[in-house]
Amino acid sequence: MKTFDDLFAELAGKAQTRPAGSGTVAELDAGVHAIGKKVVEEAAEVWMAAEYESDERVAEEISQLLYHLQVLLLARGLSPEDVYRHL
Ligand SMILES: N=c1c2ncn([C@@H]3O[C@H](COP(=O)(O)OP(=O)(O)OP(=O)(O)O)[C@@H](O)[C@H]3O)c2ncn1[C@@H]1O[C@H](COP(=O)(O)O)[C@@H](O)[C@H]1O
Repeated sequence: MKTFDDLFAELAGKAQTRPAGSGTVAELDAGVHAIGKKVVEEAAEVWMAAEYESDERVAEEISQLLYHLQVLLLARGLSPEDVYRHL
């Protein structure tokens, strides 16, 4: 099972090697403004799922929010450690 740190390592690798067809590369190229909009969109989907959908759907939406937050970290040159220091 993939963890938060596993996913971040995978995305950091994609940001460096820029493989064709990577949604992460496309999102990074779109920039912080576009990534921020995805974060807000996914956060709203988490909220709606939590109010009206199954536990499985809530977990799925949270995974998507975490993904977009990781892309935002990469776009800003940050790492999970920069976040963990604040937890
Ligand atoms: N975990 C994710 C992940 N979660 C969410 N997403 C993206 O976020 C979107 C969110 O889904 P929605 O249902 O909200 O999508 P939507 O509104 O229909 O999507 P869009 O039209 O906005 O793309 C998905 O379409 C994906 O583009 C993800 N994209 C990639 N990953 C993982 O990231 C890794 C690298 O992916 P690539 O860079 O694409 O190779 C792989 O392990 C992937 O599994």
